[in-house]
Amino acid sequence: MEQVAVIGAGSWGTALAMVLANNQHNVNVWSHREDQVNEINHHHTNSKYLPDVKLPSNLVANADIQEAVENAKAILLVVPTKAIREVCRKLRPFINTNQTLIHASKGIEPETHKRISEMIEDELGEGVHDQLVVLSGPSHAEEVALKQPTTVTVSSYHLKSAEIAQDLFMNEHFRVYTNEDVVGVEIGGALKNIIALGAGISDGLGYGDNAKAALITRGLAEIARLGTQLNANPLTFAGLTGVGDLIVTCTSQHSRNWRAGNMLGRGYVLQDVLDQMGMVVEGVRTTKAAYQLSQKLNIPMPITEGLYELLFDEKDPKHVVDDLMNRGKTKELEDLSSFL
Ligand SMILES: NC(=O)C1=CN([C@@H]2O[C@H](COP(=O)(O)OP(=O)(O)OC[C@H]3O[C@@H](n4cnc5c(N)ncnc54)[C@H](O)[C@@H]3O)[C@@H](O)[C@H]2O)C=CC1
Ligand SMILES: O=C(CO)COP(=O)(O)O
Repeated sequence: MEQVAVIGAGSWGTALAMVLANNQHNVNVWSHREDQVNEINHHHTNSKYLPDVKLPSNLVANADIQEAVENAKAILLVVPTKAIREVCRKLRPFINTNQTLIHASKGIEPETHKRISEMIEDELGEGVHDQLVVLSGPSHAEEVALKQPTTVTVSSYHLKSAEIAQDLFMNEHFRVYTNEDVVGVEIGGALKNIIALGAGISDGLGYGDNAKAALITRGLAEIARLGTQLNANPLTFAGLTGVGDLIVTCTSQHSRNWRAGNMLGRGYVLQDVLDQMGMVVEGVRTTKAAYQLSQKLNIPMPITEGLYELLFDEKDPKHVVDDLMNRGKTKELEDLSSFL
């Protein structure tokens, strides 16, 4: 039984906190919102993010970040990518070299094009390199909270840190694999959100399963193409954090990115979609970051480019699809050479 701090009380932070609490760990969830802390402590619910779910009594909330992480063996960061730096700055005075630092967020920072573990190292110092673990894979909070069978990957440069995370989270409903390809795991987890937006748009436009299968497969090809250029292991993209996460996010109505895409496909404008979602839609900022990176590194990423034009240049979704379908001829295997 360990003391674990969870930084971020949205849907994913709460669901992962439940896994830890069900494993008999003492879990302290930090939220920057007092009302949420009160609701969790007094009613054992987090109704905005996980309605109809009762939280275990060994899961408590705290609005004071120092108190939340005090004596924690591990700290789990689960806030939207755009809040990672701010939260790390708040954490910095209170962490120590014995703690395992796990993050479960999925994104890339526009402008710097940094992955989340790179942003964390920027803010907490290179000394944390071997303490860092990323948790990723096909896992919607709504199903994890109901103890439905779920598999994820924990990846670290230092296998021992990944194994600590594996031991903390693993149980009969939540199977955890270790992995040492941090770059591949973070790139797969971040970029699948772009393709999920695309899948939602396709469904919103009324296109069928053929289109979605094409998006998943060709999306995987362009994710792997970028990832391998960044020194990821190509095989990672055939695993849980690659094709596994793409399947769940492109086919599930739980998916925030799919739902946002679906509204865009049905004609809503981006700002209205984001206002209505009320939860983070990481794919929007990640599309910007991945598009910029593909331009900088000269890597063809046609789906990402189409999504970028749709989101940021207001290109009509139907025209994006037409342009993707009418690109010049190409050989499939040559395109997939990043898998060899
Ligand atoms: N929801 C899910 O099923 C999954 C989500 N993720 C990833 O986990 C991350 C978090 O996602 P969700 O929990 O779904 O988001 P959410 O929108 O449900 O919750 C975000 C939480 O972060 C807090 N927050 C926002 N800005 C903050 C700031 N500046 N300082 C402190 N707290 C702040 C919010 O108050 C809220 O509690 C994202 O990167 C997402 O891609 C990954 C796997 C599954
Ligand atoms: O990453 C996730 C599931 O693995 C959650 O993101 P979405 O809700 O957009 O699918």
